Amino acid sequence: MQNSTARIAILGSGNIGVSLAKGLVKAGFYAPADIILTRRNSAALAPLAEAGYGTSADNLAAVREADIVVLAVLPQQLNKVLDGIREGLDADRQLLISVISGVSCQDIRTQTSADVRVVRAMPNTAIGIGQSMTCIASDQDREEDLTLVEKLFDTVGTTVRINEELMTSATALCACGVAFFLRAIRAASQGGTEIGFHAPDALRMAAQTAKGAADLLLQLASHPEQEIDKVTSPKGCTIAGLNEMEHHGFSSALIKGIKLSADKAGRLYKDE
Ligand SMILES: NC(=O)C1=CN([C@@H]2O[C@H](COP(=O)(O)OP(=O)(O)OC[C@H]3O[C@@H](n4cnc5c(N)ncnc54)[C@H](O)[C@@H]3O)[C@@H](O)[C@H]2O)C=CC1
Ligand SMILES: O=C(O)[C@@H]1CCC=N1
Repeated sequence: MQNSTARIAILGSGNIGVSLAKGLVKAGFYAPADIILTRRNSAALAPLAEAGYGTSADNLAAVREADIVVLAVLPQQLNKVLDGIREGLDADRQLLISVISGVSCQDIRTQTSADVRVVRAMPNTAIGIGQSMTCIASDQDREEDLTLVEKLFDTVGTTVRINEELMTSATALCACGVAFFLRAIRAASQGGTEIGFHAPDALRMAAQTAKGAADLLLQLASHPEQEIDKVTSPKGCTIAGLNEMEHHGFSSALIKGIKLSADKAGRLYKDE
């Protein structure tokens, strides 16, 4: 299943840019040669160049060769990148996809030109293994562009279309969310070690347990409390542990952390 029509340039090949590239290749959607990766220090991309990807430090040249341009630099690096590529953008031919938190489609047009086509996508790092939850939004009602972005990100996980105003919330829940759940798994494994398991075993057991819990919800379309009720035997050890966690603010900590992350995501570009 190879997409032979559109060449893609990923400007800013750090954690998420490289994960996206690898995910698209792993899904068979692109060959490495159809992806141009840029980074200021392109020597850092040498292993990817060896694997067949196009690599460069020249954003403008990459844009001129591409039909799809993915913006994957940090919010505070974006304006410089847009200043450098503005003259290479061609709205008739190209679609810009921004994965940058806190930057609106309008912000990008303000820095480039009013006719630029922009769709935002908020993936997470599980994109590298085809398991991303990617939220997609645009303030332009171009069904063709949205469908193309969905198709691209559906190959590396699951997508959902949302209103652009909810993109900062999506960042907190889904993109930052990977770190939140990983910390929860790490903490569970540390608990496991305290009660007798070697650390690597405890981590594997905690991770598989978390995966099973998530799949109960996804595969059965079930609600967490419905599944929790099945685990908590009366006077049992689960409800004892769960209530102790709640006394220490387990749910509250997650809710407050997600709210703070969403607030921060909304200010990343403006406060740069
Ligand atoms: N890390 C994550 O899980 C997610 C990140 N994002 C967004 O993706 C963007 C990138 O985040 P990360 O990958 O974590 O950051 P990163 O710092 O790992 O990657 C940014 C890359 O851009 C490169 N870069 C900087 N200036 C450049 C320029 N002028 N030309 C070309 N390359 C340049 C840097 O060398 C670096 O490799 C951010 O805007 C972030 O909000 C979105 C979803 C998830
Ligand atoms: O921490 C950050 O700002 C980025 C955005 C979402 C995930 N990482």
